[in-house]
Amino acid sequence: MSDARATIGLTGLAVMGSNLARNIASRGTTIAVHNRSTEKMTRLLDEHGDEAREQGGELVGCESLEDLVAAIEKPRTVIVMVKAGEATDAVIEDLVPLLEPGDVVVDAGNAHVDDTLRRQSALEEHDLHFVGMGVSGGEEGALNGPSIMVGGSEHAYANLGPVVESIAAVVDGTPCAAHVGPDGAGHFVKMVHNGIEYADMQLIAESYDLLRGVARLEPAQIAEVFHGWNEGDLESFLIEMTADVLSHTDADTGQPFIDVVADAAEQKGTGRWTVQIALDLGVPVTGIAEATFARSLSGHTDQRKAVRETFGSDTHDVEVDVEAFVDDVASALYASKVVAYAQGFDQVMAGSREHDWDVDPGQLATIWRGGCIIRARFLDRIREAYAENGDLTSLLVAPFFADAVRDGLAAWRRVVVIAAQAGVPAPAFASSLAYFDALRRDRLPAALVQGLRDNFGAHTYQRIDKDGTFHTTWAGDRTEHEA
Ligand SMILES: NC(=O)C1=CN([C@@H]2O[C@H](COP(=O)(O)OP(=O)(O)OC[C@H]3O[C@@H](n4cnc5c(N)ncnc54)[C@H](OP(=O)(O)O)[C@@H]3O)[C@@H](O)[C@H]2O)C=CC1
Ligand SMILES: O=C(CO)[C@H](O)[C@H](O)COP(=O)(O)O
Repeated sequence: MSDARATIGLTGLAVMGSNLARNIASRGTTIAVHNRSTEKMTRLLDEHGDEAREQGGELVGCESLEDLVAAIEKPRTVIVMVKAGEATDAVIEDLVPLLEPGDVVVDAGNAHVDDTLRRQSALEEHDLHFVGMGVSGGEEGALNGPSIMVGGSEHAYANLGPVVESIAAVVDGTPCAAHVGPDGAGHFVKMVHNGIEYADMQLIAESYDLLRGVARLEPAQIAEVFHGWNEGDLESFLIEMTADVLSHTDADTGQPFIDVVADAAEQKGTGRWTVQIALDLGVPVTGIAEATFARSLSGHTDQRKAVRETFGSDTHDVEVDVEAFVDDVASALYASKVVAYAQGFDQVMAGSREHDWDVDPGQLATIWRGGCIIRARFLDRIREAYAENGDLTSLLVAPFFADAVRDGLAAWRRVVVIAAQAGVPAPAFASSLAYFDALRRDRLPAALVQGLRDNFGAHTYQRIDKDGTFHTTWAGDRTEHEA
């Protein structure tokens, strides 16, 4: 091990950690690096040690956590970037006895907010600071500038802030990194970011499926459509990447890549956590839920086979003007995307109220404009919407988005109808439209649900014309009593 003194340390040198370490070193910082299996550490030093030195920084290789801790200047900041869940707990458990009061442990992986709160409390007992830090951007972002959502104390951010702001993406001169709130706030907003990412990807996937299944376009043609969309209001990292994936040809078979990939989408957990927590908070994140369930459904190959064999897999021809249909799908995608982001921001604010975090939605939109997976032109519109009105009830009513939804509404309905007629599943499009229609409906059938609950279980109801809680004696004389 070199005897250089590092200003920061990082353990966990898989895709994210190794690139984040290179990014930190590229700013002229000396960073101590460690991985459970030493091979990843030595490979990083072999392949990028010189590059770090040329950039004025240094990667200090450490074979053990003891070496890592010894290499860092006090008070120490140690970034943990390992597999989410038990692995993170295992690393923290090994680190704690090696650290001293005042040191800072930064969990830069994805984490469930309950784990972050638990870890923070545990570390507090050792007079250690804990920072739950969401990092988004994948491999490329971690290296060249991710979006970074920091949760934890002001004190911890005072030391960490300059480092993360120096390595983050920059949009209009503003770093895409911020202290979003105390304790679990950083990991919570990163989780919701991923939930929105799920919804965004599902909407894109449904758009592709409709263009293929209804308009009968080939993948390369659909790639061109996405390429065109990326020049307009839909411009985003995921739309750009969709064009890339759809235009790719499989080297082995000469087939479009999309046709040789197994159609069962996996998930590491952040979408599921988002939906589970939304249920607890009572926030209807229907787009994120549909996206998460769509991944689950795709994996039920046995049920898919059984139903396909029973009913056949034909779609029904629906005659469309291809150019007009492409435009309709773009409008439906935009409007559904407004719903997905509206729901995500609702959840962020509900979590913030629940935990007293005081998250600023405008700041969040600002740091999601660059570096992260959901980066998009769209995010700048959201930033503007919150700058105009920090107390927005829903993004749907921000003037810019309200106009966009109004303009796209007829197309949105046409796309959902055509999807149903053709037999092409579009759960995220359909549920986003239903969410929008439910919010704007004068009277909801929830009144009937209340009547039924009172009838079978005496669960009571409220009336629209007088205060109080009531019950009707359904099995008796049907008189109403105040409960
Ligand atoms: N991949 C991505 O695009 C993104 C990932 N994240 C999050 O960042 C973190 C790292 O992600 P990624 O780089 O993909 O790596 P992985 O999630 O694949 O995790 C692999 C790393 O975890 C280490 N590890 C696993 N189990 C243990 C253990 N019990 N003790 C010590 N180390 C262990 C591995 O060490 P070893 O090499 O020895 O096996 C390796 O360094 C995760 O929390 C992930 O959720 C966040 C944003 C984007
Ligand atoms: O955090 C991320 C991006 O922001 C990771 O890429 C995340 O693991 C993706 O989630 P999943 O594997 O469930 O699709």
